[in-house]
Amino acid sequence: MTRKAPAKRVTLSKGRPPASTKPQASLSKRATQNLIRSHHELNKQLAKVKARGDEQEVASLQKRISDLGGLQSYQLASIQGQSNERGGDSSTVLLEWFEDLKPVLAAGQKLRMLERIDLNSQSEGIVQQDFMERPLPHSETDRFDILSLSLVLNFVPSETGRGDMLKRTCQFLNQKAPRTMAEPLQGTFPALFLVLPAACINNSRYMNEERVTLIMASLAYICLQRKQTAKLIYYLWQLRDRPSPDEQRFPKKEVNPGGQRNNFCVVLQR
Ligand SMILES: C[S@@+](CC[C@H](N)C(=O)[O-])C[C@H]1O[C@@H](n2cnc3c(N)ncnc32)[C@H](O)[C@@H]1O
Repeated sequence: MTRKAPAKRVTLSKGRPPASTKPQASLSKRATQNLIRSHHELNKQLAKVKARGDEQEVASLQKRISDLGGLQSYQLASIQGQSNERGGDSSTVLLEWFEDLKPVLAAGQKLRMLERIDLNSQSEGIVQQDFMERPLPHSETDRFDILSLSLVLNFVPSETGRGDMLKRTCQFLNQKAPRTMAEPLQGTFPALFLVLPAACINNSRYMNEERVTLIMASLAYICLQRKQTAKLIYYLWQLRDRPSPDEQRFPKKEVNPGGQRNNFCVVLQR
């Protein structure tokens, strides 16, 4: 069921549900990785057969996904996969980046943040909603100062679906907001916090730093912050100016050939 996501003004330090709640039953590292890999693989196949309209194969793949424990088991595994001992909660990186802004935020400047939606909410503070189905905002007051896609883009099974998701973020950000903000915040917002497994950018045949920067630039994003750990890559992008639809043509193109690489790809089409 889809409920309307709350549009509350929040400070970043308060009111956020923990992103990494401890899973009840702890899986071994290898079992966690295998489960995540199987889910990714099956979901990719599912997107392909859905596009082909092969209903029998769709039903068979859906059954295999559900036999694995469905979305819930995937989420449990991925939450565990990024738990503190394996890399940490991504929001701590965002808070580090906002350290300099803390005095302004503490002085009362509130940020409107959309980060609490999920296809399958497992926590009371997170609204169950598909971001791609979320009604488009009609006014500035329905838009946000910051969106967070933390390990979400890599979860989207199709390459064009990932491009569509990035494109859609622009419509939810309030570009007029900085005008009413204190000066130090104007150079940061509106912003998109994007977290991906590092391998999606560093070890893919179809993605690299240049490609992601060009894709984001065509959407009018510029990179303000970037941090890489052994497993994850974090970016903070500011939405500036207007997107350039004419430049939004990024088909599947091999930019980094190699047998050992993965196939993560974002396709952006007009
Ligand atoms: C690996 S989990 C990340 C969870 C959390 N964001 C974090 O960083 O801990 C990936 C999540 O992306 C969510 N997701 C993928 N596509 C989505 C969409 N279109 N709308 C809302 N959530 C989506 C899935 O439901 C899944 O729980």
